[in-house]
Amino acid sequence: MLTLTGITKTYGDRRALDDVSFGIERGRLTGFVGANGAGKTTTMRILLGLLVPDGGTVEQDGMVVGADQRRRFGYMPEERGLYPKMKVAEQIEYLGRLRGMGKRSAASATAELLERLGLSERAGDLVEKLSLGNQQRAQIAAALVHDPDVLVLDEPFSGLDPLAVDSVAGVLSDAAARGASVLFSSHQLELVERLCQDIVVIAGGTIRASGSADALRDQNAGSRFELLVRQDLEWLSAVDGVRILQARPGWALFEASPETAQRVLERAIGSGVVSFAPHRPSLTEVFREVVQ
Ligand SMILES: Nc1ncnc2c1ncn2[C@@H]1O[C@H](COP(=O)(O)OP(=O)(O)OP(=O)(O)O)[C@@H](O)[C@H]1O
Repeated sequence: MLTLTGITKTYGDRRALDDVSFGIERGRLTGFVGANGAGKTTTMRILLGLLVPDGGTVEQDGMVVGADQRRRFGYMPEERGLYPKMKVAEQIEYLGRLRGMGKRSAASATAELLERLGLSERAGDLVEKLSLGNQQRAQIAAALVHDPDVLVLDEPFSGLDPLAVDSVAGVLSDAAARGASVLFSSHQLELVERLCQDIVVIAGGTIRASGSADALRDQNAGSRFELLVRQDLEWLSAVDGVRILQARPGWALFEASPETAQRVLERAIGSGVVSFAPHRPSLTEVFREVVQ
C-alpha cells in the first residue's frame, strides 16, 4: 500500500495542496478525480518525487519512499516526454534498460505491450511521426515496460479513441492484477466508474472523499429514494419534507428523511407501488455532492 499523509504544497502564496492524505492499494485501480486546478498533477508529481512537498510523507508499506523504491515506479507525466527523433520500440526498450532490464526482456516486454496497445505496426516509426493518440499509447507502454510496482498516470485516457481506451484499460487492469498499485487521473467519470475499484476526489487542494467506489456510493446514498407506482404520483410533491429531484409519470427520485420516506411509502401503497428503494448515486452524482 502506498500512503500519502498530510501533504501540503504552496506555490508562492497559493496553497495548492492542504493536508492531503489517502492510500493506493495494491491490486486495484484507483481513479483520481477533480476539476481543473484541483491539485491532481501536483499530488502525482509529489508521489513520484518530481516535486518536493512543504510537509507530509509518502510511504510504501510503512517505509518512506526514496529513490530505490521509485525505480520500481512507472509514470506518465502530464507533459508527455518521449524523444521525438527516436523510433518507438527502440525508445521503449531503452527506457526499460534504464530501469534495469536486460536487453532481451526489455525487447520482449516492448513487443508485447506494443501488440496489446495496437502499435506493433508503428514500432519502427519515429515517435514524431505518430498521431497524438498513438504517441500517448507509446507513452503508456514506456510507463509499463519494466512491470512496475506502482503506476501513476496523469490523464492516460484523454484524447484516445474508444478502442484505444479499451486496450489501455486492459493493460492497466492487468498491471493491477499482477499486484501493482495503480493511480490515474481522469475527467471521464463514467470511465473511472467502470474501471476503478477505488476513487479519490480532490477539490481546491483538499481530499473530499476516498475509498472503494462501492462504499462511496453507499455513503452518499443518504436521503434519496426512488419510487415507482402504477398510478399517478402528483400527490408526492405535496408531502411535507419531500424534495423531488426528478420525476416522470409514475416514477420519482426524491430527497426525504427516513421518517418522511416511510410516510411516502405508506401513501404509495394505495397508489399501487411497484418499487420503493434508496437511490444509490452514480459516481458523477457523488462527485457533484462531495465537491460542493
Ligand atoms: N508551477 C506552478 N506554479 C504556480 N502555481 C501552480 C504551478 N503548478 C500548479 N499550480 C497551481 O496549483 C493548483 C493545482 O494545480 P494542478 O496542476 O495540480 O491541478 P490539476 O488538478 O492537475 O488540474 P488539471 O485537471 O487542470 O490538470 C492550481 O491552482 C494551479 O494553478
